[in-house]
Amino acid sequence: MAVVHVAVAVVMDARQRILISRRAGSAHQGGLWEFPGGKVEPGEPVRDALARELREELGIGFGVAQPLLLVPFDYGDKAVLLDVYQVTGLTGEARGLEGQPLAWVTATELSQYPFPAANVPIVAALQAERRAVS
Ligand SMILES: Nc1nc2c([nH]c(=O)n2[C@H]2C[C@H](O)[C@@H](COP(=O)(O)OP(=O)(O)OP(=O)(O)O)O2)c(=O)[nH]1
Ligand SMILES: [Mg+2]
Repeated sequence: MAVVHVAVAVVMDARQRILISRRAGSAHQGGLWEFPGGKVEPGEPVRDALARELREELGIGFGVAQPLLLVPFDYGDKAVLLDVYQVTGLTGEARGLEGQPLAWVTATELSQYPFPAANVPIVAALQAERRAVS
């Protein structure tokens, strides 16, 4: 099965809050929360994909995108490679331009939201990072 390369953004504001959104019920892994992002197009640099997805889904831009981790995951019906970046230096006000609910949460609060199985190591990394700085 072809692996789908996905650019995923951990969008963080100046107060260290993280932006999450809820996937449409009809989508793959629908109804669960996610970090904004989407499929990388053939030949597209990952940072360009991040910029495109954040503009399309949220209407925001960013100054810095720092690689955080890579998560390969096989759902059985679909295999993905999540290419996760931490995104800061935000410009604009995030809105759910595709009708998706948004929430700004702390790393600790991420545990209260249901995420797809592939997101487990991402949440763990953010909570470990949080403990390290606090
Ligand atoms: N964006 C995002 N996708 C995730 C996360 N976790 C996870 O398993 N995925 C999976 C679900 C999907 O199979 C795939 C991303 O696809 P997507 O639906 O966001 O792609 P896209 O924005 O390009 O949307 P579309 O063209 O399919 O409408 O990665 C996550 O935290 N964020
Ligand atoms: Mg998407």
